[in-house]
Amino acid sequence: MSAKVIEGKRIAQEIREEIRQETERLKERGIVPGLAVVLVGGDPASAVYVGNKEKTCKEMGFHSEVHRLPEETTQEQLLAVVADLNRNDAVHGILVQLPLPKHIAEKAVIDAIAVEKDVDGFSPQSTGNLVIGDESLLPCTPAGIIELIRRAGVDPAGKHAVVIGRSNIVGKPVAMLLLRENATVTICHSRTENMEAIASQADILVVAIGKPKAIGRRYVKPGAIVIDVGVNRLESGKLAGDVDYDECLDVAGAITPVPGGVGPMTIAMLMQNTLKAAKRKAGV
Ligand SMILES: NC(=O)C1=CN([C@@H]2O[C@H](COP(=O)(O)OP(=O)(O)OC[C@H]3O[C@@H](n4cnc5c(N)ncnc54)[C@H](OP(=O)(O)O)[C@@H]3O)[C@@H](O)[C@H]2O)C=CC1
Ligand SMILES: Nc1nc(=O)c2c([nH]1)NC[C@@H]1CN(c3ccc(C(=O)N[C@@H](CCC(=O)O)C(=O)O)cc3)C=[N+]21
Ligand SMILES: [Mg+2]
Repeated sequence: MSAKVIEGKRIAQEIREEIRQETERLKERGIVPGLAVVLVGGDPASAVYVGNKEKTCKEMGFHSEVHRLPEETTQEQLLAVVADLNRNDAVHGILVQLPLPKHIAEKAVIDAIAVEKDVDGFSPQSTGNLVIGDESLLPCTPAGIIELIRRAGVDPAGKHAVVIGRSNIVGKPVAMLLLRENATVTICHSRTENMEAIASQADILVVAIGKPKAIGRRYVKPGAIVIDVGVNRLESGKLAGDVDYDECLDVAGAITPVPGGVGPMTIAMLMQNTLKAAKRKAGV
């Protein structure tokens, strides 16, 4: 038996088309969603990601601005850019591409983004809203993961979900969203003992550790849904997930590929958050 492949790329395309159509209608009423992306320095991977976001904004019909700042930008200068964007009425969403150069404190910069424009959902206030269950812009990758699980026909309620990884941008928020969906949630990390025994109990296994193909078939319960968040560039130039896809394909019930799984959903959710922020500001 072979797992059902969860086609994130195709699902993201469907979501983008819905957003594009809604944007067309909003524009007739004078509402143009706007996203500002800030990139500091010349990291090649970040430059590619930012280029993708810009391209997708154009495709949606959004107003899009990219602020490319030099590596030696000071924290003060970056905070001034964010303050300007907070005041800019054409901008409904602000994303500061991570990682930032080492001389800049990421936390200070993320804290400075107005909560209503925090389309990444990374700020302390957005994170607090997520934990409490208040209306907020959800972090894109975790929101995309929930959408993929739903569209794979799996209801997390009552299921055992195991999340491997506890970063602030993926592991922790996806665990919170799964809890909100009434799953029973276990979070594993680099200090977890006996991880194989825990992971192999999961009905839903979410892996976000940044280690290429680290999770093999022994971690997967037969029939489980496996969500691979990892995006790792191999020396060959190819991309690999954190899950050994080929090895897990005939154990899992459903699995996301890399590329073409979670990654495209992250961008679709970013567009959705920008649209949401624009609608909220216009009161529609
Ligand atoms: N597709 C997408 O849209 C996105 C993909 N990513 C990708 O997801 C992956 C994870 O990203 P991110 O969350 O930022 O990563 P971080 O490096 O911030 O966090 C990694 C987490 O994994 C844990 N970990 C590392 N190694 C192991 C291990 N061998 N066993 C168990 N736990 C382990 C760490 O534990 P500890 O806390 O103990 O150190 C940590 O909590 C990366 O490949 C990244 O590129 C990230 C964001 C978006
Ligand atoms: N402020 C901020 N917000 C982020 O959301 C953010 C960030 N910084 N820094 C980096 C990580 C990483 N991330 C990805 C998004 C899409 C793909 C994606 O679309 N991947 C494609 C492949 C792309 C390729 O070919 O390289 C796929 O998996 O199919 C990957 C990774 C967002 N991040
Ligand atoms: Mg990180």
